[in-house]
Amino acid sequence: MSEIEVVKASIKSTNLSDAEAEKLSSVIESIPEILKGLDNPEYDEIYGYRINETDKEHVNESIRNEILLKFLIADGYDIDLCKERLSNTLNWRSSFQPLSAAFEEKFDAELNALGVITNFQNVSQDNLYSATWNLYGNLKDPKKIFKKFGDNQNKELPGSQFLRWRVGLMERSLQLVDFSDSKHNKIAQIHDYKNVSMFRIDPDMKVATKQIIEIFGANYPELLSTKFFVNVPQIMGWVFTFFKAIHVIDAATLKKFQVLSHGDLSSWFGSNNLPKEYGGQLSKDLFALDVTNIKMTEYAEVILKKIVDEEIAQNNLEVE
Ligand code: HEM
Repeated sequence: MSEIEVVKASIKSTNLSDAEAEKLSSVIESIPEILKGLDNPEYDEIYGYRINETDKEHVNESIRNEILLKFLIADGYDIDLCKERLSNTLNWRSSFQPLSAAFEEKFDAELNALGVITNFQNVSQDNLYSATWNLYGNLKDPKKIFKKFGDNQNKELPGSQFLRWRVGLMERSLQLVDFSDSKHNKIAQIHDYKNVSMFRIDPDMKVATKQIIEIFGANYPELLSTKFFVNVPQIMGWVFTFFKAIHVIDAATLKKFQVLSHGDLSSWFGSNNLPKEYGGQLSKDLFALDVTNIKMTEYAEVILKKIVDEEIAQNNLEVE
C-alpha cells in the first residue's frame, strides 16, 4: 500500500480525498520536527493519546491520525497553520497539564456543583451522546467563587481554580469520545442560565470567560457538535449579541450555538434520556446522571505518573 492509502485506511470518521490524505500524511511526517521544536520536546500527548511516530510504544496510529485530522480541518487543511496550532497546543498542554486538572486535582464542592457530564446511549442525532453541562445559574455568588478559587492555590500549575476545573471537565468528557466514529467524535455542551442575574456578572468572571473561550478555541478543534444555552432570560439576550459583536468566537463555532429561553432539550436528546426540568420523563435530577467513573487512557496514566514522580523528586530536592 502507498503512504496515502495507509493514511486513508487509518481514518474511519470520514472519506478523505487523495489531496486531503496527502496533507495529513505530510503533517504525520512532520511529527519529529514538531516535537523537536517544543518548549518540552518530551511532551507528546493530546487528549490522553500519544502523538509520536507510529512505531513508538502507546501510539495508536488510527486515533493519532484522527486527532491530527481535526487540527488540519480546523485550519482549512493549511499544513503550516496546522503545524503551528499543534505546537502551540502541545506547549500549552505541557505547561497547563490538563490531565492533572481532569484526574488528579480536587476541587471544592461549590465548583463541582456547576458541572455534570452525561453519556447517553440512545440519541437520534449524531454527536449528542457525550455532553458537558455547565449550570452557571447555580453560581450563587461569583465574587466569592472567583475570590476563593480565582487565586492559584497550586503554585506549580497555571490558571485559576475555576479555569482548571472547567478544563478538567472538558478533558474528562473527551475520554468518552470515539475518535474514529463520525457519530461520536464530538461532544455537546449545555450552559444552563436558569436563575442567572445581571448583577452577578463581575469583572473576574469576564476575564475567566474570555480565557476559557480562547483556550477552547485554540486547543480543542473540531470537538464541539452543538452548544446549547438554555433558560436564557429574555432580558439577557444581549449577552449573546455582545459575544458575537466582539469577535472572540469564530463564525464556524457560532453556527453551532442554539440559544433557548426555556430548558426543553427533548427534541435533541430525547425525552427518555432527560430529567423533567429539561423536558424529559426521568424523575431523577441531572446530577444523578453524572458519569463519575470516567476511565483515562493508558497513555494518560503514563503521563500522570510522570508528573507525580517529578513532583516527588522536586520535593525531595527541596528537602535536601
Ligand atoms: C451570570 C451569568 C453568566 C455566567 C456565570 C456565564 C458564564 C460563562 C462562562 C464561564 C463561559 C466560558 C465558556 C464555557 O465555560 O464553556 C461562558 C461562555 C459563553 N456564554 Fe455565558 N455566562 C453567563 C451569562 C450568559 C448569558 C445570559 C448568555 C446569553 C446567551 C451567555 C452566552 C455565552 C456565550 C455565547 C459564551 C461563549 C461560549 C463558547 O464560545 O463556547 N452567557 N459563559
